[in-house]
Amino acid sequence: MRVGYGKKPVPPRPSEHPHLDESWLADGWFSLFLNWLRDATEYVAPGGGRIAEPNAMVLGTVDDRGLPATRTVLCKGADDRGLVFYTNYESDKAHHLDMHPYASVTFPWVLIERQAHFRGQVEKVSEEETAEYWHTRPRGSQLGAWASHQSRRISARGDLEAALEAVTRQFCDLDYVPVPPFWGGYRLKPSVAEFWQGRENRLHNRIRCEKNGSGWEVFRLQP
Ligand SMILES: Cc1cc2nc3c(=O)[nH]c(=O)nc-3n(C[C@H](O)[C@H](O)[C@H](O)COP(=O)(O)O)c2cc1C
Ligand code: PXP
Repeated sequence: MRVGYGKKPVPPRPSEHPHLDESWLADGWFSLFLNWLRDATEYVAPGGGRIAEPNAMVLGTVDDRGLPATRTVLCKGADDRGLVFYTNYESDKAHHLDMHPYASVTFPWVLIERQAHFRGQVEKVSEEETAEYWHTRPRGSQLGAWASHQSRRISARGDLEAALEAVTRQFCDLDYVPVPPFWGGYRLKPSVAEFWQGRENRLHNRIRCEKNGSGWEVFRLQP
């Protein structure tokens, strides 16, 4: 199958916004990231379309053979320390991070012709931070996390549903489902951040910043 040129978005084109400039990253990645995440969250296309899951980011890790793996996770926390996501600490990605605690994440905001990309060291968040987030999750998602041994094989869908029924019974007398010991957050602490903005003729804007001691080195890359 040939993957060709899609339909162009109708006006107003986000690519008519001012050129991405090095000065926007003078203080590091965080404030521009927040602005772009907000733009992605609030954007409504002329036909009414929105960006589904604007906080979705593609997480890249490497396995013990050095083979890369990517999958989507939701960014559930962001501050100048880094970007937080939650997952199963016994999943494939967690095993990758145990062996090699570095990762990349990419936010592909295609509808607004922007992309933000980060690379850096990853560490687990504190149990308190995990618990605080866990208790905001719907009970169904909490039970689902208990029921799923993420990334392990299962022979039939029915086994998964039976596991959900079992944990539903197990916790039916509790007002609050406890945090599973095998579940929690990770924080990716960017040492490299790159912002991409689509432009005519594929002459896109790319500005990268790299941690340099306590500051950031900022530079433009060819598209
Ligand atoms: C939009 C979207 C959001 C997702 N968010 C998460 C998430 O926040 N945490 C998570 O563990 N899995 C999430 N998943 C599922 C992962 O992509 C992945 O299938 C799962 O974490 C297992 O990955 P692993 O086997 O590489 O560890 C999401 C999937 C999609 C499509
Ligand atoms: C397995 C899994 N864990 C965690 C999440 C994070 O989102 P939430 O905490 O809102 O369920 C997702 C989102 O799709 C998910 O699929």
